Amino acid sequence: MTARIIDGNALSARVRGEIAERATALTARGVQPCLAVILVGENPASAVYVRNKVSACEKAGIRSLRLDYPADVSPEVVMARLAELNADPSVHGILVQLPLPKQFDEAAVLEAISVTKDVDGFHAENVGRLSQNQEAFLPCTPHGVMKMFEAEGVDLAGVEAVVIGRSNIVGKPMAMLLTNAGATVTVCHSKTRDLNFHTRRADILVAAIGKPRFVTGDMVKPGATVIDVGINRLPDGKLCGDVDFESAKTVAGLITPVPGGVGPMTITMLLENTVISADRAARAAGK
Ligand SMILES: NC(=O)C1=CN([C@@H]2O[C@H](COP(=O)(O)OP(=O)(O)OC[C@H]3O[C@@H](n4cnc5c(N)ncnc54)[C@H](OP(=O)(O)O)[C@@H]3O)[C@@H](O)[C@H]2O)C=CC1
Ligand SMILES: Nc1nc(=O)c2c([nH]1)NC[C@@H]1CN(c3ccc(C(=O)N[C@@H](CCC(=O)O)C(=O)O)cc3)C=[N+]21
Repeated sequence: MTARIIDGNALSARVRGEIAERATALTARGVQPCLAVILVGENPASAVYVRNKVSACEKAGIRSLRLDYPADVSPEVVMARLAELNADPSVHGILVQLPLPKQFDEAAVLEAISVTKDVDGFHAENVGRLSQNQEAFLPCTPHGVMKMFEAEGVDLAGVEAVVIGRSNIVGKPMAMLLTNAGATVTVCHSKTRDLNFHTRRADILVAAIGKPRFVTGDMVKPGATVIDVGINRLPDGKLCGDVDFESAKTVAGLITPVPGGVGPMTITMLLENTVISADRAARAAGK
């Protein structure tokens, strides 16, 4: 058996087309959606992601402001800039690229972003709202995964879902969204005893670990849906996921590739959140 592959690029292109139409309509109403992206330091991977986000904005008719700071910038400078962006009515979304250099208190920076412009969905208030199944900006990566389930007709009610990883940006919100959708969710991490016992029971297996090709075919239940969130750069410069695609695809029923899987969907959901925020701002301004 070989798994059907979920094409994140194709789904992204479709959704981004709809987002571009909404952005055009908002611009015609006098409110062009605008995303501000803050990058601190010269981490080459972060620089690539930020470039991708800015170019995706342009293509969708969303204005972007790119704000770059040296790695040794004082946190007060960034905090002051955040306050300005919060107060600027022409800015609808604010993203601070993570990770930040060690002089920063990441949680404090995320709290300093206005809840209404928190298009990453990382602010404690948005996290709290998500945990209560209330309307909120949803974190882009797990939201993108949910869009993939929807597009592929994956039924979530009552299924056994296993998430490997418990980070604030991927694992935990992924588990929350799956729980809200009616799955029975197990969250695994580095302290989990007998990881394979859990993964082999999973109808849906989400890998968000940060270890190249960690999940192998023998860990997958036959016919399962396998979602690979991992982005790892190998010494030869190639990208690979947290799943060993070659062995997993012979066991799984449905699987995402890396690249071309979850990554593009993350950016798509960021664009969508920015357009939603701009639409709210336009309505509030009576436009
Ligand atoms: N496609 C996309 O859009 C995105 C991709 N990513 C990628 O996803 C991956 C995960 O990112 P992120 O969540 O930020 O990473 P973190 O490093 O914050 O979290 C990794 C998680 O994996 C767990 N883990 C580590 N080793 C093992 C192990 N041997 N067995 C079981 N669990 C383990 C950790 O456990 P513990 O908590 O105990 O340490 C932790 O919970 C990375 O490759 C990252 O680059 C991230 C964001 C977006
Ligand atoms: N505040 C914040 N928000 C984030 O959303 C955020 C972050 N910080 N820090 C880092 C992670 C990582 N992340 C990715 C987004 C897109 C791709 C992506 O588009 N990947 C392409 C490949 C890109 C390439 O070729 O390098 C793909 O998988 O096909 C990957 C990774 C967002 N993150």
